Amino acid sequence: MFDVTRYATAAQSIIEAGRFLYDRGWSPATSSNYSARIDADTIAITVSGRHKGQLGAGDVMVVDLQGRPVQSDCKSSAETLLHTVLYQAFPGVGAVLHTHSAKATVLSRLLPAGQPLTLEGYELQKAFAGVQTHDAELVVPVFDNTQDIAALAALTRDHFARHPEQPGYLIRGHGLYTWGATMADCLRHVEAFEFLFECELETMRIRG
Ligand SMILES: CSC[C@@H](O)[C@@H](O)C(=O)COP(=O)(O)O
Ligand SMILES: [Zn+2]
Repeated sequence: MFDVTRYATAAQSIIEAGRFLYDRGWSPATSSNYSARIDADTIAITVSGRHKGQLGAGDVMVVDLQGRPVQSDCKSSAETLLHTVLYQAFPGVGAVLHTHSAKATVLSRLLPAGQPLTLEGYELQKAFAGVQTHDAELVVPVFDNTQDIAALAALTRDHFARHPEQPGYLIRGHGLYTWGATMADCLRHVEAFEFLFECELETMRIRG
């Protein structure tokens, strides 16, 4: 059984994250899903199909780390398994955010198939937990989009078991997943990715 106070704190962090991310234009038209850890076995996560700029208490529910609802008749995010594999893989992860910005969507479609996005030389890379210098190479894998979320979840689980240092990934033509120890860390990672995606797109535009 989860602790109700811990659930309320997690749900509030998700509601506030939704307002911020929707206002920035990174979670349009009911897209995106968000979660926050309650304890070792359960997470709070958005109910499927809800408007992320107008989340209330009834738009967040609890699932276990296999993605099964806990004390709820609601349907959790269609992409719940993409969240739970991260909490299973990384006991230190406290929040996971998935966004659908135009820049993440366009950039992921411009990258050659089979190649990750490699970010290097940007001072802002230091916004990611554990990164100390612009000289570090930040590799962001790009997975092909699919409606088979269980299959994609298995791919991401295998990938991040081998590359635990990578702080996020893109799904081609779809969006970004990133995570952090706290919701504040995770939000900082979304902002950092968005800045870096803009820089990459602008560089491509200028170079032609
Ligand atoms: C509105 S289309 C976006 C969805 O297909 C999906 O990718 C998404 O991010 C939101 O799904 P949800 O089930 O509400 O968590
Ligand atoms: Zn999505």
